[in-house]
Amino acid sequence: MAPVNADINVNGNGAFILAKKGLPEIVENEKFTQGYSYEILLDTANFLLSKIKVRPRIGVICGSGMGSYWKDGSLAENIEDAECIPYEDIPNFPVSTVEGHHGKLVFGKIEGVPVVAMQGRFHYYEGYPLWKCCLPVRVMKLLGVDTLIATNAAGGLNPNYNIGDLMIVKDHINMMGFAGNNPLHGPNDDRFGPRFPPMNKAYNYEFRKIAKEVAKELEIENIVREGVYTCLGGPNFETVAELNMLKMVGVDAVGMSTVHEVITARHCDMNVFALSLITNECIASYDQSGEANHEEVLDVGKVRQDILRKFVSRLVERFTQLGGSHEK
Ligand SMILES: O=P(O)(O)O[C@@H]1C[C@H](O)[C@@H](CO)O1
Ligand code: HPA
Repeated sequence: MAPVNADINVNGNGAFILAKKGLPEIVENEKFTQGYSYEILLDTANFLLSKIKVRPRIGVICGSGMGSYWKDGSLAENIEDAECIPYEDIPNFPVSTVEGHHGKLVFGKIEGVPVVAMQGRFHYYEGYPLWKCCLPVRVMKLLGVDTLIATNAAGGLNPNYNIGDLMIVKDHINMMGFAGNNPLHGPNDDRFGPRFPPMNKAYNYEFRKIAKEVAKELEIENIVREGVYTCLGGPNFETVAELNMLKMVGVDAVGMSTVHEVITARHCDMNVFALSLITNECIASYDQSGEANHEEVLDVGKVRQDILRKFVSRLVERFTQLGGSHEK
């Protein structure tokens, strides 16, 4: 029987073949392969350093649909002297394949602070092993970035959450790690970080405190929450039973990213702040109608782009003022 929804061609022998269209070229098939060496990533960092004027201190990862706030009429206007480098031009970089992820590094300044933003991240479900999803975090570190702000779109599992809320991530549950899939799997290079990095202070306490103060200053405290995030591999959204299990173990928001990026960033001693935009309600009951979908996720990102821009810009400024003396 022919597969559904595939472009089918018939070859000379009359056999069916599936047409390849627009798939990323996946070099590694073994998901647990150790990533590129320190030296290879140095080449990537040196390439970038040869192209850009700023030396970024803060790295921002834009979640699904949230990268649009780096486009016209949005945060890009706040980035002075923006220099954009498409992923396909960067040696050893993967490419973005998901709608709402533009596939560019944007270098520049926000509130006078040198930054680099990933306008598009890499997800496990795209076919990239976790270490490759996180490769840009290590490159950021080599560029001199000491603080990571990771944003994501997530489903709200906590019944008190509303669509459009912003959740400061207090902690995560590494569900994929429970299954033995971890971005640090494989030989450890001590130049990045230790073999056994602690994770009990993954999300910087001072940053979370500042974010709550900033929420008050911007008068958005009524939509700002704090909670626990988990990442599942995707690309399917969750079943009702899965969501109920996650609820029981204390998860507030569910997504498909961020956890492995944060582990990689903490491994190389970066300070981390993460923010989830609640783009949909997780449907955790068989009686409830509706279905999660990516279009809704992207739409909520657009609706919240102004608030995200103001919030993230203020955080960049305030995190930098904090200096390096605080506890990580
Ligand atoms: O890149 P993030 O984690 O923000 O994207 C979420 C998870 C999936 O990629 C997508 C589902 O709509 O949004
Ligand atoms: O409900 C969700 N589940 C997983 N990932 C998501 N990303 C946005 N919304 C969701």
